[in-house]
Amino acid sequence: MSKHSPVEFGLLAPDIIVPAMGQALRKLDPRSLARNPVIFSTALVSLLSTVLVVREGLQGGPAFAIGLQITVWLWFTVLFANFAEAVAEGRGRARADAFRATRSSVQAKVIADPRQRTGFRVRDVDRLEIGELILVEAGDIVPTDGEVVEGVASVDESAITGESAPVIRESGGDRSSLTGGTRLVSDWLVVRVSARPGETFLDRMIALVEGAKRQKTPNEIALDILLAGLTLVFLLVVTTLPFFAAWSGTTIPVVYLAALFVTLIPTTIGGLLSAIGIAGMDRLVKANVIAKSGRAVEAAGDIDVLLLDKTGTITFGNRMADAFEPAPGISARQLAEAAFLASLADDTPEGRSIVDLAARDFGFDAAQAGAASFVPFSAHTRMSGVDLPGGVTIRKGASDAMAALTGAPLSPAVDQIVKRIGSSGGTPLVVARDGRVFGVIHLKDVVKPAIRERFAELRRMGIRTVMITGDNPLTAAAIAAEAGVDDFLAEATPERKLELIRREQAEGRLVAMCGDGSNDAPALAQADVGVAMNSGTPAAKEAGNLIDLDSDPTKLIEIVMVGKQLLISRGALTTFSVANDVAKYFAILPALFVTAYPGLAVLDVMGLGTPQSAILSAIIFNALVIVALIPIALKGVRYSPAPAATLLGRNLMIYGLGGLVVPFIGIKAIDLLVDLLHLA
Ligand SMILES: Nc1ncnc2c1ncn2[C@@H]1O[C@H](COP(=O)(O)OP(=O)(O)OP(=O)(O)O)[C@@H](O)[C@H]1O
Ligand SMILES: [K+]
Ligand SMILES: [Mg+2]
Repeated sequence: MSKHSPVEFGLLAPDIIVPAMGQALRKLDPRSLARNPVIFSTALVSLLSTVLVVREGLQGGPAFAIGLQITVWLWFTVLFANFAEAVAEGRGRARADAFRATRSSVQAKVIADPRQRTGFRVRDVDRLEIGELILVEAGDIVPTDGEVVEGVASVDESAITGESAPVIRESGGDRSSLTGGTRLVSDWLVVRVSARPGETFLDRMIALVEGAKRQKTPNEIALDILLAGLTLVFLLVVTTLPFFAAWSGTTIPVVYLAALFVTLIPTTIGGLLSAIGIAGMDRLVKANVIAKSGRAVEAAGDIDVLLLDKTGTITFGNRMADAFEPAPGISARQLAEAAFLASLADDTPEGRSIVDLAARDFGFDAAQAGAASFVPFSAHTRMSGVDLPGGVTIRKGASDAMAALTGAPLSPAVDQIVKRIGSSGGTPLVVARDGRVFGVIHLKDVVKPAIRERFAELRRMGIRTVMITGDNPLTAAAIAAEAGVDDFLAEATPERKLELIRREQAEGRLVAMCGDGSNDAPALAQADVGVAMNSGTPAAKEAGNLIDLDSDPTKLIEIVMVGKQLLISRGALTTFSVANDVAKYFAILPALFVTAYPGLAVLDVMGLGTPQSAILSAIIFNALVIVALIPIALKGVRYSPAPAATLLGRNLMIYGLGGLVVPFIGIKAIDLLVDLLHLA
């Protein structure tokens, strides 16, 4: 089995950088700038200063040269911010192109009746409608998303997941979803179309990685408001300066004030904010996880509890009938026959495996079965069965559900079988014919390897893991112990799962949920972070806000890491940016006023050349720092599992203190250079 990430890009590859430069110019469009209050203000100020400089030039004024330089650097500030966003988006765009290349199928084989598979008509994919049946055969690219209604086939999903080993797709159960763009390796499937043209999983994935539908998260909006507030404060500070100057008998040119304003407002974080968010989503895509919203990524960084479904999530999920264990006075053959009849129309993998086992061990033949009315399995009743023409009823299901049905507790002998199977981690299905318990079917499943260590890692991150299952408490306890989860909930119906999530949330915890079945869908939707397995049903994938293409429940560790890194990176760069602005205030103001108030010389620790060179150096530093921090914004601040307080302390030291010191050094260095080159 080989595994590769669909597309890899270097952090600053030319394929990304060059188009991003063009994008940076295109993003000068006011509609695009308006999304970012700080950079929008910077652009307005740049425009004002451009007008003033042109006027100064026409009048042949002496301040033209310095004004022009300042104006150019003001525009650079805007362009660098646009560039940061464009670089972040560029990586997604390249990935989207790779996905687009896999969408090669343009026609579908439409059929009217699943039994007449040869009578298909070929139709353009973009004219398919939801609910129509299509035939997909070995070698075909799956034309659109759908649910398998008939057949079993192996499917190559590498175009989407990067995983080259084929997976099984079959009707019924939790492995019935088929994704457009994948390829059938063997056999055939009849598929019910589940997506409108242009709204398939692949289409949505392209839109997501491209950032076309990116919306600001509540955290980003809150930070935007804070930054806009700071911008307003500095606007007041700067507009009152001329009065102080006039009072002391000097004047400050408007272009200087414009430059001062831009150096003081939080342009660094303002310019990098959206790049940080996009880069976070991009890191998830690299981990083979598709995030439907940035909000889910952020919430993942703060998760307290992780709920996991058992079958298919912690275990492989191909629960197979392994043995028939009859009740006293019943022969194995009688039990097998009842189980066989009750499962003939049971389309779940469990049902099919029961039919296979009975046919193999006792030679029952499906063709001999007469007309009957079937009761399909449901997660609510946790049973299924059949009503035969002569009035005979057969049911099979979870032991507690069956005891409730027969209206009496299970006999000690049957109860013992149920307990033995449960304690071994197997699933016991009790079979009853006309209210009499015939015995138990032993379903076996296997816990996924290496899952224990992964849960231990989650525990180190402070996350509690809880397994929830429709299975009985004994089976649940056995599997929980084997997998190493912290806690479990057994005999859970979809309602009880939902209730558990609501209770955790009511106690103030952020809940993540991993699941794959249709019965998990309500819980996936209710959870703060709902991770649907790509192998799961369309309903589960629709309900989750994250989809793991590898269908690996322990992927949540990576998801949490990416979320935490996103939050920490944003916090660190915000701290740096604001500390910078405060430092710049003290770095520049003395230089500006030192001629008017010689007393300020004490504060003028930097000894900058002239007011002109001070302001020019400051605006150059201010623009360059955005570019310098692009790699950190894209790669994220390093995260290692540690208590939040330790991380906060460390980052305050590095980014807070660093943010205070760096401008003094940077502006002084640029000032020396400006002086050397006689720029101001
Ligand atoms: N085809 C079936 N017919 C009758 N009963 C079934 C069938 N499949 C499962 N059951 C019973 O119903 C219970 C619930 O099954 P379901 O698949 O809904 O579980 P779940 O809630 O998804 O949790 P898990 O996936 O961990 O089992 C099972 O534990 C089993 O006892
Ligand atoms: K600034
Ligand atoms: Mg399940």
